[in-house]
Amino acid sequence: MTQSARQPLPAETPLFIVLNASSGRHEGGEVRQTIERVLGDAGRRFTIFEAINGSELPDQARAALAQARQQHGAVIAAGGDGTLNAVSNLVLGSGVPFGILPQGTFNYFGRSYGIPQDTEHACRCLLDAVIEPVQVGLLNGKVFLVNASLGLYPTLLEDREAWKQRYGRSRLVALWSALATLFRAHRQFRVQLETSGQLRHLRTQTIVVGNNALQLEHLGIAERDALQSKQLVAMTARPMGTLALYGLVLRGLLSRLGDAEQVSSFAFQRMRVRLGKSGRKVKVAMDGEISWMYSPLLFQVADQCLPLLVPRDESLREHDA
Ligand SMILES: Nc1ncnc2c1ncn2[C@@H]1O[C@H](COP(=O)(O)OP(=O)(O)OP(=O)(O)O)[C@@H](O)[C@H]1O
Repeated sequence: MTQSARQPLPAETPLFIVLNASSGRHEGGEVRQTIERVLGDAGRRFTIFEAINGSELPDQARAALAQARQQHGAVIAAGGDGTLNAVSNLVLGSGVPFGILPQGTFNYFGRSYGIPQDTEHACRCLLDAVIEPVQVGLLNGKVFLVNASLGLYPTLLEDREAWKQRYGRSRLVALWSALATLFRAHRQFRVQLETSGQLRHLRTQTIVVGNNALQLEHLGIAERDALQSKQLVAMTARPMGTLALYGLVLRGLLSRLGDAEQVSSFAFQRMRVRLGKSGRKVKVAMDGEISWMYSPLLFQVADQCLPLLVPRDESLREHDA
């Protein structure tokens, strides 16, 4: 999108901030204090809706959105990609601008739009923001910002959550937990994929659908440019044993997953995935949060864009290394 197409957020717009105190490595109190200091010093009107944990998120997000609607404000989500997902699910389609203060381990969503991972810098960016409409994906009508998946990948995330609680939340811990998960045997699915009237049948351990250029670039998936033309990118792999899975992790770390002969990736706008009989329950993950859905699974680009607040000043954008 060109600079001129972006609308500035008026400086008097009140900010309604949904803070997940259980996100990230920082103490929730520390993040809250930083927000209060930076926005308070700038004289900006704001209200914080604090969720002590994930289960309080939907109620806090609903309250923030109701006030933002009444007072022509913006809703800001402060948390990891899971928190941003929960809040954006409510905000999408409401016409209310959506800002973020990233607090997670990977923060792919914020990083791909140049939003700083440091809370103080990210708050300053909210004070001088423009609205950039960004694409989001839907899985059976639920938003995903970064990716949605089924099979082995949700299992990886579930195990990572357990490791995180035991050993902390660094990216290295994420890698070790992935290697430990892949050491176990994994079940295969027979799936039928339907895209633009075309049917493919395959056997696979996982399907991942990506909506984030930075993550696809890090993995080395060539179709990432398709995100620019209102498409999502599907990645699947032939069933394989532990050694081959370790090889894939290594390729992923070297940004060469797309070169692996077992991996296939393709872009699409709408894809229906059937697993066995209609109505079969399937474990899925969206932006790192696990839930259950029923087959068939419909992945598609949302008709509406999310009005994301990004730094107006190019020099305030954090460029990813
Ligand atoms: N939509 C949601 N519903 C219920 N719980 C959620 C939801 N989103 C996040 N949570 C929970 O809130 C906590 C924080 O999640 P979040 O993704 O915001 O940060 P994080 O886990 O620190 O980030 P990362 O996944 O990058 O490490 C987790 O326990 C998560 O399971």
